[in-house]
Amino acid sequence: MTEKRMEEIVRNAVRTFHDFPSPGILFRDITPILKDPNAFRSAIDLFENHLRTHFPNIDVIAGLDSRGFLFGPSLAQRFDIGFVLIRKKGKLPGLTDTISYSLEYGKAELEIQCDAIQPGQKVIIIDDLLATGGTMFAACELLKRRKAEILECLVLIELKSLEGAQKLKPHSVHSLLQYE
Ligand SMILES: O=P(O)(O)OC[C@H]1O[C@H](OP(=O)(O)OP(=O)(O)O)[C@H](O)[C@@H]1O
Ligand SMILES: Nc1ncnc2[nH]cnc12
Repeated sequence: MTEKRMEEIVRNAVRTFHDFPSPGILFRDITPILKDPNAFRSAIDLFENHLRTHFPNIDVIAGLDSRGFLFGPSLAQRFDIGFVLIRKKGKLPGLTDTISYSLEYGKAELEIQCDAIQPGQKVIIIDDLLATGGTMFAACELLKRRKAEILECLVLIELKSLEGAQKLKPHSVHSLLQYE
């Protein structure tokens, strides 16, 4: 199947809801992708093709709580590498490092286990969606504190008008689908 067709399948499986979770937010719902094996496989195939083309050596995929967890482990399997969790505060046992950040619709804190990453490991960060970039920026900071080498921030959807990719520079962002 062509990449263009796979993109179309993934795009057709994203639903839009007005005013969720608060007035003025146009919520992009990725749950239909997970309900449709063909759409899910297309999304993982597109991520895999992109990474194989651009990054010959990836050590770890780090996923963001919670929707990054839906895509990251399947992708990590394709490369036979590990997946690590960057979670909302208070969910991870053991020694952790914490950072606070602001969202398109609120504030939150993210955590990583201190032994999740070895210094110098090459990491791809994955999430379902990039909006303001606040969550991804916080995750980059946590990973840099662990001395990871961040290869790229990977998302299924990028909301272009919120300019999250600008905020993340010099780290690069790759998205499968872009919306204004
Ligand atoms: O670019 P930003 O403005 O930071 O927004 C993007 C983040 O917001 C959503 O997660 P949310 O915090 O709603 O949590 P969830 O995945 O647990 O639903 C989304 O899954 C991203 O993680
Ligand atoms: N507009 C949006 N749709 C879905 N998830 C989001 N996370 C932050 N903004 C979002």
